[in-house]
Amino acid sequence: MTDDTTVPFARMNGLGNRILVVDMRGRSEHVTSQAAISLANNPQTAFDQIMAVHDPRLNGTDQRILILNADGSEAGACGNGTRCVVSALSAETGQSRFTFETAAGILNAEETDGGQIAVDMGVPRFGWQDIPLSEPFQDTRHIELAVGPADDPIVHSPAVVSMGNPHAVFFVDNDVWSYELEKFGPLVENHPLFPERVNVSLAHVRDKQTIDLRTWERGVGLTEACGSAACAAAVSSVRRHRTVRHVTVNLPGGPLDLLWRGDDHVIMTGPAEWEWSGRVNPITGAFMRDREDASA
Ligand SMILES: N[C@H](CCC[C@H](N)C(=O)O)C(=O)O
Repeated sequence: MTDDTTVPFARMNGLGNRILVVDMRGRSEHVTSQAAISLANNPQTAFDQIMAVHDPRLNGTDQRILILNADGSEAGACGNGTRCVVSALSAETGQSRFTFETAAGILNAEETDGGQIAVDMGVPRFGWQDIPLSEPFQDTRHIELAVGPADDPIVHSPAVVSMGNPHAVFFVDNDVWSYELEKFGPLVENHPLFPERVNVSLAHVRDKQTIDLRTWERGVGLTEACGSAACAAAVSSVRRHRTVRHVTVNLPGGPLDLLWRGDDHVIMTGPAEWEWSGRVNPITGAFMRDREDASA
């Protein structure tokens, strides 16, 4: 499968967020949703996001990244996947700083000396049309939405924010693992208030510098980690005066360092891990692992 119907890809993860980095440089076609769904359904390649790396279109950018969720839908942003792309490209080129064009705008990222990767996730947007919501809300720090019985809701009044993709963050008093997020995540994801659906998170503020977070991702489901949700939780908790602007966000897959800088940009720092590589047909999703690690 080294003919020109296939392209190289790597299976990677960012804190357990399962990522396929697909090398579409030099190609004019796109990874199809059919290919994405077929790869998502195969246990070997099951992923949360595909990061398709294309040639740049804009001056001053190194690559253009298109993102697909496991259900074949497009995502505007993916923090963990962006770290994986940086790690893959820097292993190939030795370059440590990158500028990417994404649906969420231009993102800068760099590999730090300690092997961690810092991504500038851009400026969060809080207007109800930006998220988007289907009804006007002036104060998006708490919107009127409750899950469960009206007199005793399980969770309620999420903060909403766009990190280039839509997020609803419910701040909870109890351990994030004590909630059945898999039951109500899909209901909130598909609630009519969110015309483009939404990523749904539970955030528990431990102290001024620490947040525990679990996320039900739009178009995917429960994941080990969601970088853009970590950004959403960090900025929402600053807006609610619960934490300082530099926090650790503990995800099921491990911790991320989040800094909401004075210029409003959100900087997310964490690891990326390479698992194995192969070649994939971006139209059909047929794939083959490289021989040297096929036995791994
Ligand atoms: N896992 C990603 C986010 C994917 C978001 C996606 N589920 C959507 O917005 O549709 C992250 O690390 O930021």
